[in-house]
Amino acid sequence: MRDASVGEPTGPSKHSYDVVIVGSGMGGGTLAYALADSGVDVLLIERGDFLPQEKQNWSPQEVFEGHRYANAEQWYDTEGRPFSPGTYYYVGGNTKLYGSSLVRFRREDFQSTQHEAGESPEWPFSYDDFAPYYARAEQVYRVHGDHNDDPTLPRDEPFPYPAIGHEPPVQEAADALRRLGYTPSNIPLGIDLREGGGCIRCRTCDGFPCRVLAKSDADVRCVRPAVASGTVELLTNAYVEQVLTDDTGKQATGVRLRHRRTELVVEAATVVVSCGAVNSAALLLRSANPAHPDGLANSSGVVGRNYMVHNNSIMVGINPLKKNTAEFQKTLYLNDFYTHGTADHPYPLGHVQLIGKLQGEMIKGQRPLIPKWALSQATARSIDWWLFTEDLPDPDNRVTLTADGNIQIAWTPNNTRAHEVLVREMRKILRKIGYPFVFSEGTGIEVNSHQAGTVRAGTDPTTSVLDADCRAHDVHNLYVVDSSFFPSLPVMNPALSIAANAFRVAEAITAQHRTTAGRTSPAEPTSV
Ligand SMILES: Cc1cc2nc3c(=O)[nH]c(=O)nc-3n(C[C@H](O)[C@H](O)[C@H](O)COP(=O)(O)OP(=O)(O)OC[C@H]3O[C@@H](n4cnc5c(N)ncnc54)[C@H](O)[C@@H]3O)c2cc1C
Repeated sequence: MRDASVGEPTGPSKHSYDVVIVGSGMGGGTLAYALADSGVDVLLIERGDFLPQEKQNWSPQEVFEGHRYANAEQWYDTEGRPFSPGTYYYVGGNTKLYGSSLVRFRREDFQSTQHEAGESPEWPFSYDDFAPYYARAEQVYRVHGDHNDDPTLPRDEPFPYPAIGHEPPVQEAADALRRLGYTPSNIPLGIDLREGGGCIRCRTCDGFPCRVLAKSDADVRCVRPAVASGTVELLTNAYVEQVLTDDTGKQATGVRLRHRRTELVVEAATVVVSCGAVNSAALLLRSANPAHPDGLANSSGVVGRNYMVHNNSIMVGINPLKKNTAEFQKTLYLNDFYTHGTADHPYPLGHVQLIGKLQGEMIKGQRPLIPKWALSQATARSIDWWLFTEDLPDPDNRVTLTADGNIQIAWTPNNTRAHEVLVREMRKILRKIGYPFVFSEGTGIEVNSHQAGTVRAGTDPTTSVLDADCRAHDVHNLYVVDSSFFPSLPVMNPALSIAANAFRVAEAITAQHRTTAGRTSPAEPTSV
């Protein structure tokens, strides 16, 4: 495996590849894996390095208080205020720290849905078109789940592995919720709890890197096997500055990248951008050229627009008289408010799921005035939830570049009343199931783990950037396979849908490649 972290900088081994993929996260890493046996040679380019496997992986102080793995540059809001985004630059992208909740979107998510604040638009393909790729992604990411317990789940066949089950405190909450008439279900999870699997069901999974590599992240499950196959080459510490095109602008010719201190151009028959929704939009905007004066593939003016992140709140219920002994808490979700609301708000409210067990050190940054011992006492008695509500695509919520090339985010949350109702309802529920003290807090601009929508797919080239195969309307050999293609952001975790889509797009790329075989032969990289 090419790991550029040690020794002299080494560039790519060739000048030209069939496919160059920019970004090795859920989209790019999965695509590299999907292409590994397809007969094309692939260069996977990643700006970050491998995340080190070390004892600090599991230290709440190091990860949350010390921000040990935060390596993104600062972004700016529209007032010019800098903030540190919750995004990570490593082989595997954000999945190195994700919670591995690997859920399918629901059938109706692919159709248009009415919310109080407006319409959530339909996707350019249906759930049934997508279902086989979900199944493939669930196999590759080793998803554990129970196909019988959630009536909203659009599947009849069992998951690849059985649900991992609840620990006693979570089971008690599930039983109490059921007595109230709700439908608590097992979160489909990508952790290696197979017989003989490496997962030890620890407290340091959601939001932490996995020290024993037993979390199904894109690095472990896709990038490493793809590289081991011999047909995918990985170049780390390589920041792609621009996607290049020919003079007509209709054909991408490769990428310009900075690998440590060296600038290189790598040619490709097909270029795939998969940098995460914000960075992919930024890369296309930075790739403006005379044929694409407003940014690559941006004749619609839509690149960077319709940025979505979900309306999120963390909610903590505390019972001072009862310790929560759960180690692996993130096993339960509630979809009772997924498609419908309440008498006073008859629209979808959203999704509720447990998160990894909070520990005092993890929230010290948000509560600097409260002593750590008090936070530890509180979290030892808390049950901890994430509540999310769909936000709608709004062209004014967008990614742009500042005059000096930095990333700027314009973001005004929408559909917020639905979220307020969800928070209200869940607060009542937690009190009823035995948690008299309930605290909740909405998240700000820096929490963008579910970022999506900035390079949207659709059938109309005047309102979308990509076609239904995630190929740019304007550039016939340019694809985008991260969460930026989402026309809407259905209100569940996005990663499985990104992976499934990568398997789907791999077929389109392979088919296109077969019809355009006969490109330039490999040579040495060109320094510029
Ligand atoms: C703490 C946390 C918990 C989460 N939990 C869950 C969960 O439980 N379930 C779920 O479904 N989702 C979860 N997510 C979200 C999930 O991780 C993302 O939706 C997913 O990783 C997005 O995939 P992507 O391919 O769009 O982008 P990423 O995975 O972010 O990958 C983008 C990659 O591109 C690289 N890159 C960017 N710009 C360049 C450039 N110019 N040149 C070269 N490389 C570049 C980046 O370094 C990165 O590796 C979580 C996220 C976080 C941060």
